[in-house]
Amino acid sequence: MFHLRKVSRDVARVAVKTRRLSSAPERSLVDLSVDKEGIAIVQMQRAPVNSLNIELMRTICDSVSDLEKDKCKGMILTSASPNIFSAGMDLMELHNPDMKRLEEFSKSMFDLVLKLFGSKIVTTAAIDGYSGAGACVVALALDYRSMTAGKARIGLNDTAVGIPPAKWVADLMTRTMGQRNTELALTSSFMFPAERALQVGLVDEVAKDKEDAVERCKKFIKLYDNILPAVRTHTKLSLRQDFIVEFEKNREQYLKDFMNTITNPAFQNGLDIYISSLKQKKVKAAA
Ligand SMILES: CC/C=C\C/C=C\CCC/C=C/CC(=O)SCCNC(=O)CCNC(=O)[C@H](O)C(C)(C)COP(=O)(O)OP(=O)(O)OC[C@H]1O[C@@H](n2cnc3c(N)ncnc32)[C@H](O)[C@@H]1OP(=O)(O)O
Repeated sequence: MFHLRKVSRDVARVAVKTRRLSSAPERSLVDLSVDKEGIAIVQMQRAPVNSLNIELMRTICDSVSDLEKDKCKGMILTSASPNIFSAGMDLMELHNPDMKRLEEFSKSMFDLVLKLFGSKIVTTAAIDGYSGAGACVVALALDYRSMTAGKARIGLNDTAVGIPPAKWVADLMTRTMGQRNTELALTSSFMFPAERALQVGLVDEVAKDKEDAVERCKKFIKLYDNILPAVRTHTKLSLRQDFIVEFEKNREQYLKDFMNTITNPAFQNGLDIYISSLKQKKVKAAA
């Protein structure tokens, strides 16, 4: 939890509105706060591992829309879970899914990626722990990433679970890491520690702990203090327009591909085994 000296009225309104958007009335899925300099912290708090279900993805998406409306300077996406930024897509959304919900899930994922990638404000992530697969995609859609050294790992491990990464996912990674590093990362499903992630350009800075990661994000956001926001946004979006246009053009196909992958019986069998192994790990640890 971050202690902020002053919260503006506008900001308080954003926070209240965002809380109402949560699907769990008793507990918000993100904690949103804005400091006196107009920098927002969007802290995911879907215990235990911030797995991305429809509601969490929508809440993040809506939070960013609110921050844009309120002309926030920038946002820092982070996590309340110790040692985990996010475990990626919620496997329960993918396991024996209801077709209607799976389609909604896919739409929420696409909406989130496009919202973050095309955001008008400066978007950053303070990654303090595991950030695999879908979580890595979310991080890649932002402008800047700082990651804590130590046990944390980041990467796209789709091929390790038998899924060829979607073209748009590979494109997103290539934009950040270049062709060669992306090819090696995606074909091997390598999960990068912070220092290696920095070498290949997957993250921008290595931090010593979460607080440091957040500070580095703030520093990055403030780099734009002397640039007119409209000019910065225009420049950013004109450089990103090719990806956005291509995504919109192929969105229906990406949706079909995603639905086909998930509903494939071989994928479901593999997922069965994978989920059991995750549960088994806990049983073994307790024994
Ligand atoms: C499928 C894609 C198809 C097409 C591609 C198109 C576009 C997609 C873009 C990118 C694709 C993304 C796909 C994904 O993101 S799939 C999810 C990948 N994530 C993982 O494989 C991570 C799995 N989890 C772990 O490795 C560990 O849990 C973790 C390192 C995160 C934490 O370890 P820790 O020891 O701290 O906790 P655990 O005891 O393992 O877990 C606690 C409980 O949380 C449950 N859990 C973990 N991960 C998930 C998850 N991703 N979804 C749902 N639930 C999860 C775990 O089972 C434990 O539950 P309980 O036993 O407490 O009930």
